[in-house]
Amino acid sequence: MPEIPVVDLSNLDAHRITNELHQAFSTVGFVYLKNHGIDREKVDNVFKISRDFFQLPENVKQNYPRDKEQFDGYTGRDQEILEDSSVHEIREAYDVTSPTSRYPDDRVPQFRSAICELANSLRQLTNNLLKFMALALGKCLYSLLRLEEDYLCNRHRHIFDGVDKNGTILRSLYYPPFVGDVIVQPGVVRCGEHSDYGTITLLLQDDTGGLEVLSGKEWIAATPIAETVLVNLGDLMQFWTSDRYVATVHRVKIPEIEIGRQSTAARQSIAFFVQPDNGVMISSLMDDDGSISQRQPVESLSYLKLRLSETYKY
Ligand SMILES: O=C(O)CCC(=O)C(=O)O
Ligand SMILES: [Fe+2]
Repeated sequence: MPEIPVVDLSNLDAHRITNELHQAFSTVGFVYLKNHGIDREKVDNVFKISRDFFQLPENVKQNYPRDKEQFDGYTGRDQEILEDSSVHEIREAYDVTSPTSRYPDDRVPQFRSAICELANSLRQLTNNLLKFMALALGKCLYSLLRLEEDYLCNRHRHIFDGVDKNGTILRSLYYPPFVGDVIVQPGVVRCGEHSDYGTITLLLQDDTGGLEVLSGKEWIAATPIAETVLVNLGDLMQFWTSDRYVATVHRVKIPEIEIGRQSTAARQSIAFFVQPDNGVMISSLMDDDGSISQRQPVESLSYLKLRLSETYKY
């Protein structure tokens, strides 16, 4: 059974880390990071304050509807469907793209500062990862295209500076509990099968479980491991690397043991969907035979808009 590897960032041995990341991204496409430097308190704080928001009545939450142009605000159940065959996707989310995005300040005043503190740490970790990834890619490409350490960082200078500059989204996710004798029908999921859209996603999950990753034809559980960040690649990165790295399909199911119980746990997670700066043209670095790719380049923001427009049901 393939497994999602754990990479330890405590001693920054570039050689070891690049090799381990390279191995993970070119096979299962997911990796856990431990000793990543993100303060647990900041994460727990966002979980707690997000709960304060998600537990508000639906009509209150709907006062902050997600804005299609700004990519910020609240998305309710079934408003975003990731898998065509889903009957329901029982998930709520609040998205922001910068410290000045729309936040529910009047209802949950600490939401903004809690998210911004965490976003800062996530941005730092992302920059470190992008350096390792550029080194890792440099190793597997032909020497002509050897990438300098800053190749990816230079194309991600404005992470969390807002959609005018960069489409990175921090999303707080809430999968509500199923209460009473709700019978979960086939086709009802928490999050339908999909791959992410951008460069990489950093995911912080609580201990509820349910996230699964497609490896070949098998679904493997991305079991929560305390104090880790789970990282996966998005489609843009797969394209950028000419499919050397994979944007693996994943989903969130309602854990079997929860079905039929009187009340089930809610699940919470925080996703940081990292996107290159607006205007960055992404070209496949190289085709398999070593020639420059013939695939048409794509522009970062247009690509993101296209993908988002395909999933929202309004
Ligand atoms: O909640 C999770 O664990 C994963 C969510 C996810 O894959 C997504 O929002 O893209
Ligand atoms: Fe995802």
